[in-house]
Amino acid sequence: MIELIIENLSVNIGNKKIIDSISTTFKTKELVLLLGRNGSGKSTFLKALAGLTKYSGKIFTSTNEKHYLVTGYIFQNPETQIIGSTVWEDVIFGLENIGLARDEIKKRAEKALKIVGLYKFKDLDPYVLSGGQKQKLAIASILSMEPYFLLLDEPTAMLDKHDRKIIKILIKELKKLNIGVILATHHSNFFFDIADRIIFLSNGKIVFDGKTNNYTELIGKLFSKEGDVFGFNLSH
Ligand SMILES: Nc1ncnc2c1ncn2[C@@H]1O[C@H](COP(=O)(O)OP(=O)(O)OP(=O)(O)O)[C@@H](O)[C@H]1O
Repeated sequence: MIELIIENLSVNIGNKKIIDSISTTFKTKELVLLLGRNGSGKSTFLKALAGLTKYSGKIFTSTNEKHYLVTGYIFQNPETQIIGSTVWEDVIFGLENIGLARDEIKKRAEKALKIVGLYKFKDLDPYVLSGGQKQKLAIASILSMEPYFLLLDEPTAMLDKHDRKIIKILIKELKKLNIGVILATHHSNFFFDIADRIIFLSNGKIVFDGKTNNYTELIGKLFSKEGDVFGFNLSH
């Protein structure tokens, strides 16, 4: 098991403190739901973990590898992540960029596309894929880089119900691969049954970090503390 350890992480944008002294630890094989209302800092937190934004504090791993080398960030809109003119080219792009040998590239791309179930579509233009398949392709490209932690930023926000289910099944499978998943989502009810832990952010601070057997009660409590948590009134 590998740990991603965060100590007193803060992110300022301009004069504003977006992430305010967060400390927590993530583990491989664990699925953490990252919840909070719009603007609470979920994306910024994930981007700091991926090395995509400046921060103060410490982010380190139990293996002493750099955090940005062991995390892979998946954007909400998979189309922003498509680069190749075929599914195969899309996955090998990153692998070629890090200068891997041809055999290794082939092995990793095949493996990643098989995990997400897109290997049979490897010669297709990514733009003909459905929304859920495009999201799977984005996940395959990141998986091929062999991260220990997958950072999913609202991966189902742009998907319909059917595609959402497909992504949920895949996320469940990823846990078996010795990968930690940190999933920022507004679809919290939908993912709750496969989550191991919940982190709730409010104004850039962690206000809850733990497990619950009673999701409705927990969300109710967080709701009563801070008002309209998800943009709808949970008490109804
Ligand atoms: N590049 C930026 N410049 C200025 N402000 C920013 C920038 N990025 C984020 N913010 C601000 O930081 C706060 C947190 O944003 P962030 O996107 O991390 O929240 P979030 O919880 O992911 O929200 P959402 O659920 O809407 O995606 C917001 O107030 C946002 O306006």
